[in-house]
Amino acid sequence: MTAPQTPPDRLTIRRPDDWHVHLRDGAMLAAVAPATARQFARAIVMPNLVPPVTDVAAAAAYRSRILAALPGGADFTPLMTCYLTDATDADEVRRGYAEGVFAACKLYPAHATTNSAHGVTSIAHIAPVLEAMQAVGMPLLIHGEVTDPAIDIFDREAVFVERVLTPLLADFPALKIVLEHITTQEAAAIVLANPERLGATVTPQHLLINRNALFAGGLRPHAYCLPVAKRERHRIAVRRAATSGARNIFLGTDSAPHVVEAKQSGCGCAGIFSALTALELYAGVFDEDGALDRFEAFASENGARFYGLPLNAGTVTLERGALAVPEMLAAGDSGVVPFRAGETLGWRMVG
Ligand SMILES: NC(=O)N[C@@H](CC(=O)O)C(=O)O
Ligand SMILES: [Zn+2]
Ligand SMILES: [Zn+2]
Repeated sequence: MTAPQTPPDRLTIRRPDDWHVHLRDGAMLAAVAPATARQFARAIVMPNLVPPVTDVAAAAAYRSRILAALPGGADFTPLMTCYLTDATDADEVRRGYAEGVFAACKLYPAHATTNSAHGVTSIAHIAPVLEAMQAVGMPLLIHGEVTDPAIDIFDREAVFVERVLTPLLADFPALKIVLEHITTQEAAAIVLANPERLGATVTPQHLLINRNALFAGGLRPHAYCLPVAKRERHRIAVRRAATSGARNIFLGTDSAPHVVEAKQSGCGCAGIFSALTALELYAGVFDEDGALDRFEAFASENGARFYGLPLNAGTVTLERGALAVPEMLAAGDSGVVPFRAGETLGWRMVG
């Protein structure tokens, strides 16, 4: 047996990508996009705007607005996604992918999450689109929760895996699928069992909190996102999978900013804003689990390989040391409260 190695105090890795982020639009886009562009070389940008990004022209226009919101000299590539509806046209999807506008399509079950009212009501409606995607190797990104109100909210992901994802894998045997923001042991298990064509993103919050965080001393809107945090045993299963070195599991923050008034409300919006300190949050998790040697694959290699995209050039460096998370980021006339606001993290990005 070799002696355990002392964990490093400084870590230089290939530039990472964020495979799931909400950059929003307008004043919020201007407020949050620089944070993502500072940490990541590329990001998969979610299309759940109002109205949603459902065609090539809308995605190209949104991409231009994102680039215009970045500071001069930023080296960042937004990868655009197409919001699937029951009416999505397979030819439009094919064209968007061929023209390099769409990197993937996003499946929101109708009413499953923020701005998903125009989502898909049944997989049968999008079968021709899925056939087209399968033929060209275009990934399908899924918010994996059933919307049946009879299903307990904490069970909606596990039931989705059983009722929707399992038949989908069988019916489209060559379709590349990413199960986004996994939160359960059931999701982790199916991802680990299908390493070739099923991938998963994991958020910082689902590695760090369980459902107790929603009720710690009172109702905590800034710990609320969808899929909602689960029991501790699920957090541990997801964390084991993410730090295991599995090549089909990768970084996707699901950073989802909402102005503070929309979170701290009688009906608070779902979404956790983590873009300011995303890499530091993940590095802390891998460090705690003695898995820093697997961090680069999770952050900078697995996603690109799964999507069939080149790895980034260049590096980023993280250092052990105190990083204070701000209480608030200004956004237009309001502000966004970051995940772990006011707390101190143990790693910081230094270059
Ligand atoms: N994750 C969330 O809680 N919210 C996301 C939507 C999503 O990713 O489901 C949002 O757009 O606010
Ligand atoms: Zn989602
Ligand atoms: Zn999301």
